[in-house]
Parts: sequence; structure tokens; C-alpha cells
Amino acid sequence: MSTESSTQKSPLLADTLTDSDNFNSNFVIKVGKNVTLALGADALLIHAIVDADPKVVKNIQCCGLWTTESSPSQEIPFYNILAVEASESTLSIKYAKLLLKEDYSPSTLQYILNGGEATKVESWVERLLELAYGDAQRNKRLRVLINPYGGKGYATDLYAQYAAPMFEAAGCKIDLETTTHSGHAIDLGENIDVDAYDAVVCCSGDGLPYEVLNGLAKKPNASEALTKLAITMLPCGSGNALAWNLYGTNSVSLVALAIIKGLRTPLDLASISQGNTRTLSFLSQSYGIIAESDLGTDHLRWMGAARFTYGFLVRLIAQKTYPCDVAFKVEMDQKKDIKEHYLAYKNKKPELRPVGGGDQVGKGLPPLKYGTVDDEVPSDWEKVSTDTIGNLYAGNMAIMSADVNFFPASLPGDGMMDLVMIDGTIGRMKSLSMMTAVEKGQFFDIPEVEVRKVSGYRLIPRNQGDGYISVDGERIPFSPFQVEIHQGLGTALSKSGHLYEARGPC
Ligand SMILES: Nc1ncnc2c1ncn2[C@@H]1O[C@H](COP(=O)(O)OP(=O)(O)OP(=O)(O)O)[C@@H](O)[C@H]1O
Repeated sequence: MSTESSTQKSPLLADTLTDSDNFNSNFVIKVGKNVTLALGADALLIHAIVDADPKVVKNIQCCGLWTTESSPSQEIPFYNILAVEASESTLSIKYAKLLLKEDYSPSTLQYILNGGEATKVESWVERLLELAYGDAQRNKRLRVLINPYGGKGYATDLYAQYAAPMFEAAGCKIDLETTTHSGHAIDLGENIDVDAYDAVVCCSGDGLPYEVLNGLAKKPNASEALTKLAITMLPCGSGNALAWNLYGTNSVSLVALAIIKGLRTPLDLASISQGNTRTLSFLSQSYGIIAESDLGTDHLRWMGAARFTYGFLVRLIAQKTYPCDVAFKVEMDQKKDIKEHYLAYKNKKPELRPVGGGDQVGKGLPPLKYGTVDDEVPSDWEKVSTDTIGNLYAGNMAIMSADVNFFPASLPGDGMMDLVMIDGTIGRMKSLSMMTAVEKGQFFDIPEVEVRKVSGYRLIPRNQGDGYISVDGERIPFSPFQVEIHQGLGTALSKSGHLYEARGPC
């Protein structure tokens, strides 16, 4: 029996069938003369004797590709099933078929239905769809935004080749627009009809989702918009952190499949108050060596990804430090407690965001419970004044770019940011070894890595004329700012419904 390479089990229904169900006659139908289709534990089981009746299994052209079902028997993981339809005389099954390493493309199987099975077919089709989609919304309405200049400039082609055929096969409704200028997605977010779509799909890096979120935040009914519309991305930029965290891959077709099967997941968002502005952040804020290595090396773009490493090493060798005053509303500061919190959250059943949002209709952004950066620091915040910080990095997601799981304990909806502080005087060798520890998943436990879970913090740079502060990879002015988390204000489409696709801290 040939086996389609499995991407993932349908998450919430994988355990609803047992092996003994495999041959439960309720889940088996006969099609053509000699094909049986059974619903197994986590896959559609197809058993066919092709030679006996060459017309039973047909080759169908789908989205320009001819599928060839040369093998008489195969298994298709439920996760890969995109659509199933039965007419009076035919049954059609569309699924994501593995082409190359991580590239999938839709393919169709079509069978002739036997009159004798007619009564069974309708409920069999619905059962297969339930197993294929679990709690994921079917036929999502997607507002697709393409940044034609994202990453290396291939977003338009990547979408057309790897994502559009999958969305079409899965019966998603698509409304596509290409951005024409920087800031365009802010306007598109601000003016979107929140009842017309289920998700905004950015074919871009992390810059476009940041703009869309901040456009939605400008709406008078911002909370309603952010709970109704999920924000997600097809990885077409350089960093693509959102895709790594939600789907654990940089493959456009696999992400398209994960969006089709995506579970509506409450996502914490942070308000950044600076001067008299308030912006939303979904990913991270950084001050010190990380912000400088990223934003301060723009003139070295010709180096490609190496510019970050180069910028990092130059500053590391100089042992640069970044004086500042920091204050935090600490929720947890012991690594043991953070690990326990992570495990307890992981083991809980996900609470998915309902389609259509919930009870936020008409509501604007939540008020700032800790005030703005111009208010007094709340009396119960912990204060630290330091001249020697090398890196202050706050994460709302775990993975910052491929292989950089910097915040392993980060959770989408726990109402806390993970804040990491590392002293800049710990020594060059120690700093370098930390870089490799991130890749090996050993970073969290390094004693010199201070980790706190906070629900708010303030940072005031000191004794420097100018410098870099990064919010979601974008530069903001070099002046004091305050961050406050809003639990579950946003919505994402994730694979698990409550976790990032990152190795946890334990
Ligand atoms: N048509 C356009 N012309 C110029 N800039 C655009 C256009 N559309 C979007 N942008 C801008 O491109 C910026 C970067 O977008 P994006 O994150 O998609 O790509 P990227 O190349 O991966 O960037 P990054 O280096 O931030 O990862 C966004 O901030 C957005 O304002």
C-alpha cells in the first residue's frame, strides 16, 4: 500500500476513531466496481483493484496539473483532504498531494457512485469532512493582500503557484489586492468590511500584518474587528516570524494548507504607548544589540541574511551596552514557575475563538489599564536602572526567524509577554555561546538569561543621543515607551488552537 506523506493529523478529531473503527461498515463505501473507501484512524484508506476496471479511477486535470493515480491503494491523511463532493453519479475528493519535499499541490480523485450505496454516501461525505476539518471553519472567506516587494519580490508568483490553487480547491472565497505603497495595508485594514471576511492573509514578511493590525486598530469598532478577522500570512518576506510561529514552516503551500485547516486562536496583542501615539504589536520589541543588529544594518542589505550576524558580532566585540531605566509589571520571574505555567497551558483544551468574533460588537480598543508612558509608573511595578544592558527583548511569539526560538515559553493567549534581559558585560565567549544555545533549544536555562513574564513594562533609554528601538521589526523613535498586553485581543489561525509551533521550555 502506498502512503501519502503525512503533514499532520486533523488535530481535534484524530483520536475520535479507534483502529477497530477502521472497518466499521458505517465508514466504508464501495465505489466503481472494485474500490473501497474507508475512514481510518487518521487517514482516508483507498483500496482499489485498478486492472479490473480501468474506468474506476480516473485521472483528472486540476488547476493545470494532471494527477496520476498509478497505485491501486493509498492513504490520504485527513489533514490533507480539502473538499469532498458527491453528485448523483460521482464522488470527487480533492486533497493536497505531495509533489516535492515540502511542496503540495491540489489533486482530485473522482469515482463513479454505485446506486446501492446512495443512502450512505451523504453521511459518509459529511463524516469525512468532519474528520478533515475538525473544529476548523470550512470555506473561509479570505482577504488576500500581496506585497509585491516583500522579501526577494516573488510574492505575486508564490501566491499564484502555491497558495491560490489550494484555496480554490478547498472552496475558499478569495478577494485579492496588491499593495501599491508603504502604509497601504494600514488603509486597507482601517476600511475593511469586518463582516465580509473571516481572515486577512498577507503574502509578505511581518511588515504587512503589522500594518493590517494597526489599520484595524484605527476602526471605531477595533475590538470587534480584531476578534472577527483572523490575521495571518503566507511566508513571502525575509523573516516570516508569523508563519514560523503559527505553522512551523516556510513552505507557502504548506502554510496555505494550514490556513485552510487553521483553528481560530485568540492572540494577545500589545499596545505601545510613546509620546501621544498608541500602536499595536503582535511579535516583539527590542532594545540593544538585537534592535541595532537588525535596524542599524540597513545599509548592509547587500549582504542578505548575513548582515544581522555581522552587525551582531561587531557590537559584541565592542561589548556595547545600552543604559536605560526599566519598570515591569511582573507576573512570573522564576524559570521553574514559567515552565509549570507553560505545561499547564499546553495540557488544557484549546478555547477557540468563535466564528464572527463573540461579544465585542461595536467596541473600540480596550482602555489602557496601566496608563501611558507619560503617567506615573504604577506603584506595584518592579524598577531596574542599569548602565550595562546588552539586550532587552520582549516576545509575544516564540520564534523570531527561522531556527531562532528565542522565547520558548511564549504562548499566544496567556496575557503575558516574555521579557528577556542579558547583561552586556558577560563576556564575548559567553555571548557567542548564547547564539548557538538558541538554535539548540538550551537558551532558556542559561543562568545569565533573565526571563520574566510581564503584563506591562516601560523602557526609558538613558545617556545616548540616538539609537534603535524595534517594534515587530519596524523602527520607532528613540524615546521612552510603555507596553501593555491585551489578552486575546487579536485572532490568529493556528494549527493547534492554543500553542506556537515551537519547542517549549521543557
Ligand atoms: N507596493 C509597495 N511598495 C513599497 N513598499 C511596500 C509596498 N507594499 C508594502 N510595502 C512595505 O514593505 C514593507 C516590508 O514589507 P514585508 O514585511 O512584507 O516584506 P519584507 O521584505 O519581508 O520585509 P522585512 O525585511 O521587514 O521582513 C512594509 O512595511 C510595507 O509598508
